[in-house]
Amino acid sequence: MAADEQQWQVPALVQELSATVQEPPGRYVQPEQHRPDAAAAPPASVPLVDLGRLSSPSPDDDDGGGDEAAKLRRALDSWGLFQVTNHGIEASLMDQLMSASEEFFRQPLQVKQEFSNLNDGEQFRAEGYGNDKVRNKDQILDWDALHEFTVRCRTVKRDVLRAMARMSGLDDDDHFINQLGRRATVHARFNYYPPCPRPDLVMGIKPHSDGTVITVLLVAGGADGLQVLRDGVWYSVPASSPHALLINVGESMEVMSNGVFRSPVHRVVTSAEKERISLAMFYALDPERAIEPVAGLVDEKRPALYKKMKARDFLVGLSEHFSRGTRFVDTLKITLGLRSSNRS
Ligand SMILES: O=C(O)CCC(=O)C(=O)O
Ligand SMILES: [Fe+2]
Repeated sequence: MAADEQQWQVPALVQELSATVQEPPGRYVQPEQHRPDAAAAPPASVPLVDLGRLSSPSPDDDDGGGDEAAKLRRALDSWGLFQVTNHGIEASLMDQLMSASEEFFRQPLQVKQEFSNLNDGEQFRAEGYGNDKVRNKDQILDWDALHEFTVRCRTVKRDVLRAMARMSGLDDDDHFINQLGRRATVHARFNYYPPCPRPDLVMGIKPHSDGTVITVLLVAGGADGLQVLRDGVWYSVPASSPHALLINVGESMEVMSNGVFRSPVHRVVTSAEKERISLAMFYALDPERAIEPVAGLVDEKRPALYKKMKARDFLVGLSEHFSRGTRFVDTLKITLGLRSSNRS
């Protein structure tokens, strides 16, 4: 690859730019129709679910588990995301993680570059400090920097996936968990959004939906900035308590649940004054397994709505769609009209 060809693929790091520029460079500026109008986004009424009660309602707790399950259902039907409290992860552990992340991002560039996500300054790899992969010259860049490593919050994932299996009427609570396979993956990604002098022009993270089964998000200080799209309108997800976790459905779950759960399109807008640090835990299937609607959710009345695909190939499709800001899962949809004409 010629040197001038590589230049657009390896943009300057946003964190460094933010310290030096008054106006974001042209490559970060969204076209007019995509610019965020943060003030115009009404708040999303994202329910807060008590995970302890959801997972183990006590017999004398009349509206306990049932009530939490109803909240979860409402959240998933309307938003595709919800917040959980009483999740069993110590606040001190969360604070520790967020401080470590803050400390990391405050290090001099040289130190962070030792963990670069570029090999020899050019070839992109999934792990490390830097920007997202840039796939084409015209791609509008996101105002964030990332560092990736893994941490686990398995119990939360397990309890949520069990509740979702129960809710969708599957007879085995572990049905979704078993679909993940023995080599299921979890990636942790720290997102850092420095303050931006022109939040009206740039995007922290462009609109996308996650490819995961579920994503668990921890936001330092419960800062705001996250927005979710519903019926063509952007809603801001209210800043939560710093120790609540935000969980969203991913596209793999949308396929596995045969569309019972939808993966929401979301984005992050920046602020002129405040930085934002978040940790996203991406739970995905064993790359060798197939992602397909689970047998218990497919029948005559509700035939499979999505094509089957190997998890590994799904990931490839996803990353292409991420940079374009479109949902990969929409390309897997089987339209009923086509199905009957295929049969005839
Ligand atoms: O930083 C956030 O709040 C959201 C991050 C996100 O959507 C992602 O990393 O996929
Ligand atoms: Fe996301």
